[in-house]
Amino acid sequence: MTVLMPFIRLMKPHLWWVLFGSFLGLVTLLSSIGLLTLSGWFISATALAGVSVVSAQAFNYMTPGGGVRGFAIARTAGRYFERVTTHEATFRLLAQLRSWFYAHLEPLNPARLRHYRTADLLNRLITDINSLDNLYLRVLSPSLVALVTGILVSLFLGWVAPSLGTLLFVALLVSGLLIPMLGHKLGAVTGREMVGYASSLRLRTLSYVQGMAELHVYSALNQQQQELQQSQQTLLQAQLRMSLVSGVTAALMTLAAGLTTLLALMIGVNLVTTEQLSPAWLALVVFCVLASFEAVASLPLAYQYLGKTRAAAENLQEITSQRSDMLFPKESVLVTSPGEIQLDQVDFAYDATLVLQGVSIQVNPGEKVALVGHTGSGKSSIINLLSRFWQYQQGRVLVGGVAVESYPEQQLRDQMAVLSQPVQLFAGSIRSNLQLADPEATDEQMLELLEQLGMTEMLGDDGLNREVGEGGNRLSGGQRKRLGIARAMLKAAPILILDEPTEGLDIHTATQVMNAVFSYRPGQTLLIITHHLQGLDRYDQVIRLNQGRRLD
Ligand SMILES: Nc1ncnc2c1ncn2[C@@H]1O[C@H](COP(=O)(O)OP(=O)(O)OP(=O)(O)O)[C@@H](O)[C@H]1O
Repeated sequence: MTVLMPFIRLMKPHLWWVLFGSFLGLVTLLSSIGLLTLSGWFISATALAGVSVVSAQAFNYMTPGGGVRGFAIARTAGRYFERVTTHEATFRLLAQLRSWFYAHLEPLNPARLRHYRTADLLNRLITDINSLDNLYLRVLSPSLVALVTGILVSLFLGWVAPSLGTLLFVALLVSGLLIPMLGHKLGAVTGREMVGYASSLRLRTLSYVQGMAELHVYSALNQQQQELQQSQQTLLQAQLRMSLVSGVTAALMTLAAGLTTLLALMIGVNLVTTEQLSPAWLALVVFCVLASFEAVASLPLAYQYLGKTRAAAENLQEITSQRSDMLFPKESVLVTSPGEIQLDQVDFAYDATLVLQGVSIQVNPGEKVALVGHTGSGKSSIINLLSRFWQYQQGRVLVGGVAVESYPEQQLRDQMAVLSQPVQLFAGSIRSNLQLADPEATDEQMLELLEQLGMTEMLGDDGLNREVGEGGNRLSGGQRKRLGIARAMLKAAPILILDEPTEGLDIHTATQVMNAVFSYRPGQTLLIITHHLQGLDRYDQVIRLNQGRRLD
């Protein structure tokens, strides 16, 4: 249960919704039991009253008839409002859980999350969180309702006859505890496995759909389909095992209800024979006992899936228990030299091998600097350090004259606009993608910038409303790149860092783009990572990296 405790604590802000839902559940269940119990009594009492004309005339049909109708209405209305309330409570809880999980996830990016696949994180964010509705909707609330109902109905039967009350209480306690425990025990391993199987099926399906074009090209569709089918088969077999367990527990519950009813009937008959109970009350007792089992009937299934819920909770906790290595101070700093970049004898390794060794760089405010070097020489890693996505091991990294570790996150982000590799575009319009950098940017500003980058033609009839598709898949590679550059340029930051802005562009377009980059904000510091060695003379400084070391 300890693994579920943090999730139970998260219920606090919605406790009233949860309690109100449970209260309505209690009203519904009591109405349902009341309906059967009163009907049982009413039918037998009416039959007995009809034995003689006098008793038939004296019998009051109206009050119990009204009671039956009242219980029926309360049960129907109660069920409706209980469903509305508990679902509302669950959706509120799930929404809160999702924000809570995302708030923990986001600061871990990218250093701590590099071992996780995106689809896996998505699976945790959606499916594992959804699995927790079992905890609120099917375990906690029904257990509470079953407990209160069991006590109230046993007290009522105890008032009719103490032996019947004791029988019902013991029977409900035993079946409400033992059968769900059995369900939990039998379903724990399979339920836990199901989380893994379902997740692997989803991951496979996702990569299958994403890579369908490649799979076609390499004629590897068949093999992938077989793997998918295998994954699906494994999940189906686990579901079948779970269904068998639910069948067994449901049968046991029916058996327990039947046996208890039989015992109650035997005790009742004895009480009637010894004239301690009126014959009309015998049917009441039987129906009351039978109906009371509705309180515990749903528990075995809920507890059977508790293993699954726990596995989902563990998946979430694996992420939320991690702390980001990047702690950003809250106090803002005085930026003494906006636009300045300094690396002083920096050593950096992602894992064991050093990627940067004793690298020193000095970029003065407003300078235009090219960073060149072979593939894998550590150029993009420098951006990672300036953005504080990763922590270096030795030396100092300063932006605007202040160590990057001293900045609150937002203030550091305000110092620079970055185009990283690959460009990440979001499904939506060109406008919405650009406005990520500057929500206040006007259409005129955006259109003027796109014109400078030679992108006016691609706007077509829709203009800035043109949809870019998922990840920008409705644009060409060069258009995606230029839209990324435009987004970085739109942000009014003292420093603009572009990682290979002209990669994949033809010479004419590349020249046009670089002219725009150089002229758009004249006072801005430019740090351009490039493999193109032509045109380096326009830069104030060219920094060369080779295998993590600075040349010259
Ligand atoms: N997230 C990461 N985890 C582990 N190693 C990484 C990671 N990112 C880069 N590396 C490694 O660090 C080294 C430097 O990579 P980096 O991306 O900085 O090179 P680069 O000069 O920008 O290369 P390119 O010109 O190809 O973009 C490479 O050996 C690379 O494999």
